[in-house]
Amino acid sequence: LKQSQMLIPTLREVPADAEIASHKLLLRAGMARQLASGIYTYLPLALRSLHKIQAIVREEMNNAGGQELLMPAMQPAELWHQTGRWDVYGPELVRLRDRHDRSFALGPTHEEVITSLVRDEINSYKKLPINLYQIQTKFRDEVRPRFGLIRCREFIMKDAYSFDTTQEGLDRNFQAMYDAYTNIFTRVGLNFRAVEADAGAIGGKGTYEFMALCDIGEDTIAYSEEGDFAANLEKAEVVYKPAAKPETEAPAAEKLHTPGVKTIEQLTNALHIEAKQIVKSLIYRVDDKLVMVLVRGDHELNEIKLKNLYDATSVGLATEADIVSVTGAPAGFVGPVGIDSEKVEIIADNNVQDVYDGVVGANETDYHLQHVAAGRDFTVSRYADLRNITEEDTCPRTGGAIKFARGVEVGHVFKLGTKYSKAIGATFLDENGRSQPMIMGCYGIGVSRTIAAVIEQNNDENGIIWPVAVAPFHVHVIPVNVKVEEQRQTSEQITEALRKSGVEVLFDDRPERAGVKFKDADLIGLPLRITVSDKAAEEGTVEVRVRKTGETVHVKLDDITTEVKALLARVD
Ligand SMILES: O=C(C[C@@H]1CCCCN1)Cn1cnc2cc(Cl)c(F)cc2c1=O
Ligand SMILES: [Mg+2]
Repeated sequence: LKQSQMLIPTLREVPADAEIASHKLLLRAGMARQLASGIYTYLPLALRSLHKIQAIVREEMNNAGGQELLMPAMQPAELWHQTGRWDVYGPELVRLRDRHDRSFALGPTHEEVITSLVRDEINSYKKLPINLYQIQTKFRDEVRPRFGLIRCREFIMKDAYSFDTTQEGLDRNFQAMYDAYTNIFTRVGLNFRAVEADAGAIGGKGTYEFMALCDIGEDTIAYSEEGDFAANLEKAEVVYKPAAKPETEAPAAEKLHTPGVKTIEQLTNALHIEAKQIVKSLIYRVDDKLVMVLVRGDHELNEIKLKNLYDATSVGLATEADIVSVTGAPAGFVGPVGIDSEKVEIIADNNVQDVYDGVVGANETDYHLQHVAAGRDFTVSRYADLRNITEEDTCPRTGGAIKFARGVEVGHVFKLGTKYSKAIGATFLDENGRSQPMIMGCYGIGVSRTIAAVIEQNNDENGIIWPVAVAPFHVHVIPVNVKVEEQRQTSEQITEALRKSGVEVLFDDRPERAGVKFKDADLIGLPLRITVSDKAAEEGTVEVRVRKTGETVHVKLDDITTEVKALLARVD
């Protein structure tokens, strides 16, 4: 294709609000343009990459037994009432009314739709299992869209849904999807890890997120270098190792006047103690009840673990008023000693039980208690794993060291069970003619987000460095001076020869200075760049440059096709 005729509006400067590499480069390389916050146009170059990613997704999904269909974006509210989700989701769910004043949602996901379709069309075990998927635009009115295509309000997702008659069947489908995802992200060229994840509001258990490793990722991954343990920090379980009881018991707890000393930092400085000797008492509202959660001063409460402990719908810090009402003191001076467990349940992270000489709030403004011992001075209704794992903890699988990484979630696989099939009424008649709810799984890939993740992982100060499999084109052909007839002709011949051999070429036929064209080529980042200069006429050679390594080879015109294909085969 001739670049002079293509819409590739490259930019020299970066729009101020683009913070991360992939966002900057999508704009600068003329691949995307924002229509509104979190809403983007994919320009021709981006669409070519998108189509290649989708082709890989389709191949692997079809190999895994998936059947592609396409569902509507407009979803009747009734379906969301049947699953109770119409009222669960807030402004993130895009709602509209049609001309008859009927309520609809713009689909953020399609469990309700697909389950109602399968309910109506399949009712015998003989027609199961089935795995249906689509690649479609999703709508989620994110409160803070950011990072270009990483977090949009309108985005492209591949979402698949499996329906089985048995748990073993679901396990098989789940494994098939897990393997397909591994193939997809490997072929796309992403550096990714599958991590144990929390199922969140969708429910079910045994869910994995596929994380593209990159520093701007919103998710934190805990992993061990030995073995294959990797988990989203939300989920990573902490192995509790009881500490040795000290020989001597702490002296009786006593009050300390600590005016204005509220935070862990202030307490450690004022009392010359370590954070681990302090017990944080956090008052949380879990659904409609108040709970005091105790966590050691050097640890972080994990709200997802708290939520899962109560199987709650919502969890959040209590208001100042709530805190005063249950403890008599404001935040910063709150503690478990003397609390009426009728008014507020006290739970604690496992490590709190080993606090034998600790500091807690005295439930009185400007006072703390020291020499407090768990069990002696306060009781806890239950101990549980409620904190984030740290690099001091050991791997729950291998006992090895724990490391952290950041990641962008590009895939998510769930075992749903019968939550949706029961709510929507997708049942099947089993061998004995008994009606049973189908057993479901659901599986998502953020296709448009994957483009951004690939760019995030493959760029340098000059621009994008496309992996071959998803590059918009394979080769950039650039005459140093397109006004020199020899150079233009040679460029066109090369372009045609390569095209005939299945190599996709972007021919920069613009009457621009060489420097401008080379800068744009580095920005757009195709795997190979062929420069046609007077050498073509003089020596019959052209220069082939590998974008990723900078490696440059001088190739005879007759060998260009074989050389280019050989380079493309080994460049990634
Ligand atoms: O989407 C899933 C689960 C899986 C992911 C893979 C493909 C199938 N769905 C979870 N989820 C996330 N955000 C949502 C946002 C809104 Cl506004 C909503 F109404 C529903 C959901 C919602 O259900
Ligand atoms: Mg997630």
